[in-house]
Amino acid sequence: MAGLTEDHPQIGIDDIIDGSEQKLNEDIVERESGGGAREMAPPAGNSIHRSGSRPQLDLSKAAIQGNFEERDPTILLPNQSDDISHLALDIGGSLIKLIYFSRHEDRSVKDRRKKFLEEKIGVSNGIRRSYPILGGRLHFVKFETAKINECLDFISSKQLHRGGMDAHDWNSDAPDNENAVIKATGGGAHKFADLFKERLGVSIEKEDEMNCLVAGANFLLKAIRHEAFTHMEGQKEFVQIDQNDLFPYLLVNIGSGVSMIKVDGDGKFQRVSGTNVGGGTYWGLGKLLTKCKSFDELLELSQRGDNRTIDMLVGDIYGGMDYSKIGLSASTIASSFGKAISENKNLEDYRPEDISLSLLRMISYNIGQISYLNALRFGLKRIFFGGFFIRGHAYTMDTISFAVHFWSKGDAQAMFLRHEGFLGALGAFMSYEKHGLDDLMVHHLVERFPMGAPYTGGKIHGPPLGDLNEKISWMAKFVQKGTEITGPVPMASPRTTGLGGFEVPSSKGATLRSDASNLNVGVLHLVPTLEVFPLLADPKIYEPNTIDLAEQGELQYWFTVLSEHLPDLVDKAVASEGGTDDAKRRGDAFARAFSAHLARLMEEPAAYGKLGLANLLELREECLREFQFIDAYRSIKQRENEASLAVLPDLLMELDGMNEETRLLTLIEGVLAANIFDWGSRACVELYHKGTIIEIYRMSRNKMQRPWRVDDFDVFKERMLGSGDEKPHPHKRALLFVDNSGADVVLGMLPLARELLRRGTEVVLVANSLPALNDVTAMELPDIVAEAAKHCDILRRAAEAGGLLVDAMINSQDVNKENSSSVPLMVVENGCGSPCIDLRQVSSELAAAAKDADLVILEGMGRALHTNFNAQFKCDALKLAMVKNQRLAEKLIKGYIYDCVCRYEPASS
Ligand SMILES: CC(C)(COP(=O)(O)O)[C@@H](O)C(=O)NCCC(=O)O
Ligand SMILES: [Mn+2]
Repeated sequence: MAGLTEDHPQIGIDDIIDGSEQKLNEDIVERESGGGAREMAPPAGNSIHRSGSRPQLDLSKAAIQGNFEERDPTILLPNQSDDISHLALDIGGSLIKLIYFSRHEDRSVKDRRKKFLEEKIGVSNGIRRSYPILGGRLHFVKFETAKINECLDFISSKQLHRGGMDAHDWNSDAPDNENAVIKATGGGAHKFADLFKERLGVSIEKEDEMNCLVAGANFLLKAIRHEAFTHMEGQKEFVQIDQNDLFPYLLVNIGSGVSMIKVDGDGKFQRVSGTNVGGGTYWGLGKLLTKCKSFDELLELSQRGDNRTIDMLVGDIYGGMDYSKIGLSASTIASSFGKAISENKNLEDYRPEDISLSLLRMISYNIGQISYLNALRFGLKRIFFGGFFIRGHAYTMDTISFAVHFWSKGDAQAMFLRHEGFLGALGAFMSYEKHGLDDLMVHHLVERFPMGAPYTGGKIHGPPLGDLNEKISWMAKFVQKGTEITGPVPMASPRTTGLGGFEVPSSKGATLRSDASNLNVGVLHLVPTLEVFPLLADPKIYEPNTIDLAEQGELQYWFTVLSEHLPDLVDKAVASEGGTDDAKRRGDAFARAFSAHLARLMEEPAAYGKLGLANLLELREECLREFQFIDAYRSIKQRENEASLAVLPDLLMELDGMNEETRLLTLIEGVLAANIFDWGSRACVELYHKGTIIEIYRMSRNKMQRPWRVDDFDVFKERMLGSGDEKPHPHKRALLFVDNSGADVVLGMLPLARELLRRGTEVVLVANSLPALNDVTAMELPDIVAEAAKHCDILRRAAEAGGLLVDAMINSQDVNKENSSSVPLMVVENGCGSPCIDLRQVSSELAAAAKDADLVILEGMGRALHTNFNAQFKCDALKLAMVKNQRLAEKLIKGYIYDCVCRYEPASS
């Protein structure tokens, strides 16, 4: 029996739960981007390379496809055979967990700007790594084992077994490759091998379940930032795992039985113990005692249970008193089911709810206790619990945590994994040789909200969502039917009674969501070119978000702001695509999808890891892109750029007539004043109805009055101009994180850049890789700079030296000679498409540009307030923004809307 011998790994709980009785996952629940199928690039090359039965990536003649600087370059493997599988499965008794990889489309072009940067600052994306990571996405999908045909249809429709063929080609005549192999673990890997061969023509290569569990857990703990969390009295808290201090740990996999595995490193582990009292025991006994039909029904019952009616408590023995001498409170369970001995009752006299809860507590405490004892035995401080017994159930996690805490007297900590259900499948995926995943670092992986329809927890009938049209139709149906957006178990306030345990579960709610654990994983974007911004003072303590959304009322407030902004955004988005019927349909679907995401996050803010405002704002942009709105503010940006460029010459002339000191102040005022052009702020958008861009800009400048609410200008001025006769050395290189198009960049940041250039400082304009609201992008900036350069010699020479002017780029050798007198003005992309920036994950060209920089200027609310307000840098840092939201002004700077922030912090030593 499971757990009794060390030789036999525990079978998963899925293996003994009768799938046909399972309510869980009645239909396919796909955690993926609905557009995933479109991203499957056609296979490269056609030669076949094999090593035994193991499919391998053939790296010979590997080359970056297209652009070295893009966020996620595809690596072309011209000699790679078509049949490499990017699919792995864990086939349990009730659930099939499937992981597949989709490559990114290569959309970027390697332009002159990028070529120049390569020479000038030595960006070398992609080739830094010696192994073949492919930029792409890891998708997590589940099926009921009883409906294995749906799983096979899914694989077939996406052509996953053929190694990444585009879903559009699913009717293609491409012959099946008889040698194709896919990796799978779990009992079903044996049971269904013939079916896979028959239906898909592929062989299943079975991987050891225990190996897979450990490989999957190691990968998750090393590569996903918010993977592990503690769960105490209803409170979920993410734990930052130090990659270099992960081992050893105890992995407790709670399936039907329980395995306890001491993990010492990659591939280094030992199953040290186990127990036969596990998930199977709960389900088996529960089924007999309560007549429940499914595991989840049983779990749901426990939500409404009161185990005191059946458990014998210390207080029952001691006349309602604590046994404080040995540290036991009256509410401690002295004997699970103990009351049943003395009471003259039959089974029917007990409520099934109470029985279920009593059972759940008995088993969870027992597992927690044995786990702790094993941790103690091997001196392990950390215990990670996984397996489908837990399935995101708050009370189960609480009881296990309580037991570990209780028995260890707070010395050991129980932790849980968000991808708990996918450990085996991930491990099987990892077992493909040379995919390069094992060396991925946290900053190479971006977890994003799943954008396909099923993320809402709805049920899908028929084939999985393939293209945009299907996705749109699904969104329409989803709302028409009024399908409830399923949420997790709501948390009740904790009711702990001190030593010994809870009187009643602290994490109880009315209903248990049947797919509780399903909704807690997103899509993993693998972006091997992302890097940690090298100028962060201490990346380990860096937290991008300034406001904690967990604080009372914060999430609700931002939820309302974003919801209210939605109709206007949809109008803009639809107009940006010509206002066609197709655009309207997409706009409608976008609004529904985004609202559904918001609703989901209101219920379970930590659904995809720790939630910050930056994630919410990025979600909106990602969602727009998902419905193919590439740049909703395109025409607004163009119009504002043109209007601002027209008045730039006058502004420059005005500035040139000033002395150094007045000019510097006017420049900073100019940046702050021009930051008013923000189409993401409701208050500002209302302002725009009241005048032309130039009128608003003038009004904003006229209102600039020092002291600003945060005003470090004098310290900054001293660093720039010195005091007395002493002239400070100019900064060598400044990185200017620009914000909005139009006046913001043209009349604010460019003149500031010009001042720095004039003083001999190289300037790097850092802009978004992808559009977000009216933010200017790195693609758009060279044209803007070129226009501005027509009116200004300083900008022209610097832009030529920085490779931004096309004419000068024709012969780059001439450029270097002719412009040796000027420091360069360059443009780099930041690696993101959001109004905020998380400096733990920036483009490699930005990381390369940062190496020689000694000044960072962050501009705008998104980049300097919502994120990075408290960020510390190794170099001098200036944060400039106008606060365009009353609540933020009150909270952050105890001020008012339209107050300004000029925060200067010299290099932290
Ligand atoms: C989205 C933004 C961060 C963009 O601001 P920016 O970085 O352009 O200064 C900002 O407009 C914002 O926080 N808007 C929502 C709040 C509001 O409408 O008041
Ligand atoms: Mn902006």
